[in-house]
Amino acid sequence: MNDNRVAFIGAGNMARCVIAAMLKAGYPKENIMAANRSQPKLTELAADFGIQTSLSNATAANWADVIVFAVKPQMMQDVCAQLLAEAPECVEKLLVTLAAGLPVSRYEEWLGQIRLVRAMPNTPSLVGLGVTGLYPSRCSNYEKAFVDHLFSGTGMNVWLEAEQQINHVIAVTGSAPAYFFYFMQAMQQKAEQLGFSAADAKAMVAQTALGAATMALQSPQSFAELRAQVTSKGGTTHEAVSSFHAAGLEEMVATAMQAAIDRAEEMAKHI
Ligand SMILES: NC(=O)C1=CN([C@@H]2O[C@H](COP(=O)(O)OP(=O)(O)OC[C@H]3O[C@@H](n4cnc5c(N)ncnc54)[C@H](O)[C@@H]3O)[C@@H](O)[C@H]2O)C=CC1
Ligand SMILES: O=C(O)[C@@H]1CCC=N1
Repeated sequence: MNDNRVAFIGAGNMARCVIAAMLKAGYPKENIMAANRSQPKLTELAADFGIQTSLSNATAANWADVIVFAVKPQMMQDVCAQLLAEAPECVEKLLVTLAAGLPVSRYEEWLGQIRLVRAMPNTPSLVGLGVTGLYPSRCSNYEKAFVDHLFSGTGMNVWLEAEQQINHVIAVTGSAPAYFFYFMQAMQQKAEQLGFSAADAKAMVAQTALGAATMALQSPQSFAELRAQVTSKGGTTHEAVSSFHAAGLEEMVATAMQAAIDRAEEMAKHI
């Protein structure tokens, strides 16, 4: 499976995360190429990972067996039009898109009938601790197995039965690293107000988050049960958690996750 040549169109944050994950999982760097419309990110990827690069999307697409679209959703129509004109054989290849919001039907308007997998990884894929949602359209079993292999290094793959679930994956995992970073940022701010240095505060908060997530993954207990173990009767944790509860934390989280889903649905209508 490592023989397939994989080209990334767009060499930004997400391409870097997925390429790092592929390399960690043993994918040969000779079989990975990234294309970008400007040079600096290509230079960084070549220096960091030793992969091939090109300023031409068509060159990368023609070289590849599998093409991964990793540009912003707003750029996708232009990229598809350009590839159709300059690398028309791309429509015969297996295509993968990382873009939020754009349904398969939109790509088919632009490229005709294609074999496409919508993939929704998240940034912790960079360190092999990500989650990737995958939705296939018109793909063979071999192609699904290949895409599963491609993303295996990101951490955990979740195959979806219905395309709409991609938007749910965005809310639960795709956008979610930002929720945790926001929470940790707020904790760091308070820790600094209490007198800890910025470096100590960041490390203390991140280590606690890592410890909590590791315990949750290793334990069969629910989040509520794990929380109960920290919460002594009449103690400090009870006061802190009651304060979150009184401020409406659960409703706030549900509303925020729904806002991510609503935005993905809106993007589908307007791009
Ligand atoms: N950042 C994230 O956490 C996630 C992003 N995604 C999706 O991944 C895609 C890429 O997002 P990011 O990597 O965050 O964006 P980014 O802005 O970091 O990267 C996009 C890259 O595409 C390049 N580009 C723009 N137009 C181009 C063109 N016509 N030809 C070639 N290259 C072009 C840009 O120069 C940039 O380097 C988006 O569609 C996004 O919805 C999906 C999951 C998570
Ligand atoms: O914010 C976004 O639209 C992308 C999709 C999921 C994470 N980042």
